[in-house]
Amino acid sequence: MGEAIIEIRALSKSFRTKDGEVTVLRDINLTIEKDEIFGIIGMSGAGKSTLVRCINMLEKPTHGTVLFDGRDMAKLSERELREVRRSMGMIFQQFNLLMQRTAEGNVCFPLELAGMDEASARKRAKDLLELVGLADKAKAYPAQLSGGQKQRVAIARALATDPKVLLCDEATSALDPTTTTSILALLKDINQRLGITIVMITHQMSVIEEICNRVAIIDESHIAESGKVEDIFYKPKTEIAQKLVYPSGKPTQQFISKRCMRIVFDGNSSFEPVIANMVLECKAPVNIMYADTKNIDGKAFGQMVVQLPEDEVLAQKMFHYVRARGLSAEEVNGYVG
Ligand SMILES: Nc1ncnc2c1ncn2[C@@H]1O[C@H](COP(=O)(O)OP(=O)(O)OP(=O)(O)O)[C@@H](O)[C@H]1O
Repeated sequence: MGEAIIEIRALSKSFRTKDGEVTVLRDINLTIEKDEIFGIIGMSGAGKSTLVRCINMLEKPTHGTVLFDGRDMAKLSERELREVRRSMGMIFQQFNLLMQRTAEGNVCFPLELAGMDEASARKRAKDLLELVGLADKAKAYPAQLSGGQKQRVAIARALATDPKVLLCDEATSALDPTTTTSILALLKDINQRLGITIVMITHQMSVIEEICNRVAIIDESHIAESGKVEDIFYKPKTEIAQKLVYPSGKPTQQFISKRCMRIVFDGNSSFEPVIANMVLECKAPVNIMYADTKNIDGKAFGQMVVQLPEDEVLAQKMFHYVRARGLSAEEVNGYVG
């Protein structure tokens, strides 16, 4: 276990509404380590944004504690809290840029608030815009920038105060897939080059798979499952984890039940035509219900769901064939593609 930067202990949050009290977070326990990229995933309304707002104390937890770098956030004075918040950069789905300021002006903004003189702030903004690949857009206004470029400005702004942690709340949810990939690559680079811990809040498992080391799944106000991303990807235990990991939703019995095998390719096997060879070896056809595999440097990554033959002996032979190739295979019942 590495050194902790954020520790959340027995945290609960309730809101008083006109219909009574609603509990949005229940007994949350999490440790986020220095230098890691930690994902928090859940469906809409699960409580993710509230959790981020409790981490930086924009919302006061009803119970429990948040330690940042060993300091209890609830015990800080207003001045100390402002200081600690500067060590937690934030980026949002909607970028939250000041529209009447240029890219450079946006990055300078937190530095002005921190009392830095104009020349030094501009110099720092220039360096940061270069870091995020936007050196040539310093004088552009947000309206003249694409979504991905706006998010790069927001990242540069979040880095301005030299944060230890970057909290990213659905940072790629408003972006197309190609732009998402480039922003995720930038965040990974920032994590590795600057040693900044990143917390990714998202509803997309693909974002978690792409850059996170560990993940916590929030469901109905509590943490349903947490651990290393690869462990959860191979063997999701809870129903919510399966719903997030399995292609096109959780297995369901509502439709014609199909007995299927889910195969996970983790990069440890070569990209041989496993299914074709299995069919040849077992002398029985299978239906490929879903496939999302990538060939990276001759290694296979991704997952596939195939419908198994009714014959039990044949089905077992197929499991054996796949596992003998070092691949993870589990049975998924009632998969509906
Ligand atoms: N100030 C508030 N008062 C009352 N209820 C609130 C308040 N803030 C959030 N909630 C409720 O808490 C629940 C969780 O909201 P939250 O925004 O944290 O979820 P989320 O997982 O981030 O979802 P989304 O991805 O849709 O933003 C929701 O049901 C929401 O209506």
